[in-house]
Amino acid sequence: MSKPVKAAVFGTGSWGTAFGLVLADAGCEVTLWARRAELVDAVNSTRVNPDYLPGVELPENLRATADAAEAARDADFTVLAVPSQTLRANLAEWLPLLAPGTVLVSLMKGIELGTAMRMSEVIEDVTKVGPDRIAVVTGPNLAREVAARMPAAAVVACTDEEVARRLQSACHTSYFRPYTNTDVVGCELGGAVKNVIGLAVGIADGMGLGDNAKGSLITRGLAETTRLGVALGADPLTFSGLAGLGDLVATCSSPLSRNHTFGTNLGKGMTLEETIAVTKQTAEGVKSCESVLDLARRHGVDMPITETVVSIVHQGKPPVVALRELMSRSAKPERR
Ligand SMILES: NC(=O)c1ccc[n+]([C@@H]2O[C@H](COP(=O)([O-])OP(=O)(O)OC[C@H]3O[C@@H](n4cnc5c(N)ncnc54)[C@H](O)[C@@H]3O)[C@@H](O)[C@H]2O)c1
Ligand SMILES: O=P(O)(O)OC[C@H](O)CO
Repeated sequence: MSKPVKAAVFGTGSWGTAFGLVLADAGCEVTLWARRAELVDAVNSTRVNPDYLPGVELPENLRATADAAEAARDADFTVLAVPSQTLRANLAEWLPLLAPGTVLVSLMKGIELGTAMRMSEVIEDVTKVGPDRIAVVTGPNLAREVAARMPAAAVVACTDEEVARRLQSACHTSYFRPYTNTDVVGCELGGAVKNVIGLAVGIADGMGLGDNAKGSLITRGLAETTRLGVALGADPLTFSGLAGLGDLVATCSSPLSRNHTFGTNLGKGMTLEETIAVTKQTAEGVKSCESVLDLARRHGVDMPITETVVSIVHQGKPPVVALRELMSRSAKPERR
C-alpha cells in the first residue's frame, strides 16, 4: 500500500482550515500550523476550529500544532494560508524547516505592498525554489461553503503541469473539483484583483445602486483585470475561467465574502475605521487595491475601478463623488 500524501497547512484561519479539511477528505494526512496554543488544543480535542469555522467537524486525519518544524516535517505539500502582507516574514522564519523537495502551495489572493509581487513571486524570492515547485489554488471558494462540503470547482496552477496534477489529485473530493492550469500569472491576478472589484461591488450595493451597476462593475472589472494580465503575459482566456469570472461572481454576489461585506459597510456610510473594527478576518483587497494599482502603473495599464476603490478606501473620497467621477470618464469603445 502506498504512503498517504502528507500536507502541512500554515495558517489555521478560515481558508487554511477549510482547505485542510478538503485535503483530509481527499485522503491526505494533514497538519495545520496555528500561532496560538489554545486554538491548537481546541482543534485537537474538540475537532472544531471555534474561531474561524464554528460548527464544522474536522476529520480525524487532520491535526493541529503550534510547532512549525513538526508541521513542516516530511510534507509533500506545504500550503501557505496567511495574510498576503505577512507571508514574506512568515516564510523567512519557516524556510529552514521546509521538507526537501516539498511543493509550496499558495492559497493567498493578494499582491505585496511595496514590491507589487504576486504571492508565488514572494515565495520564489524568499525560498529560491523554482516555479516548477510552486503552485497556486484559486477560484470561487468561499471557505464556509467549502467547509460545509457544498460543491465548488477550483483551479490548481503550476508552470509544471505534472506538479499541478499531483496537487489536483491530493485535493479532489466529491464536493471539491480542481482543474489544472499552467497560467500561474493569470490565476493569481484573477484572485487578487477580484477582491478589489468585490470591494467596488460591495460599495455599490451599500449605496443601493442596483443590479445593473453590479453587472457593469463585474464586467468592466474583468476587463481591467484582463488588461493587466495581458500586460504581464497571462493568457486572456484564464480570466473567463474559474480564477477570473468564476471567483468574481462568487465574491461579488455573496454576503460571505469579507471584501464584498467590507465594501457594503463603506457604501452604507461607515467610516474606514468603523469598517475595519467590525471586520474580523482578512479582507485582502483593502491593502491589495494599492499594490494592484502600483502594479498597473508600473506596466502603464489603466484600471479605473481599482483607482476608484483606492480613492475611497485610502484617500477618504466620498463614494458619491467617486461614482460621479467614474461615470463621467470620457466615452470609449468597449474593447480598448
Ligand atoms: N476565507 C476564504 O473564503 C478564502 C478563500 C480563498 C482564498 N482565501 C485567501 O486565503 C488567504 C488567507 O485568508 P483566510 O480567509 O484564511 O484569512 P483569516 O483571516 O481567516 O485567517 C488568517 C490566518 O493567518 C493568521 N495570521 C494573521 N496574521 C499573521 C501573522 N502576522 N503571522 C502568521 N499568521 C498570521 C491568522 O492567525 C489566521 O490563522 C487570503 O489571502 C485570502 O484572500 C480566503
Ligand atoms: O471572503 P473573501 O472576499 O476573501 O473571498 C473569499 C474567496 O476568495 C472567494 O473565492
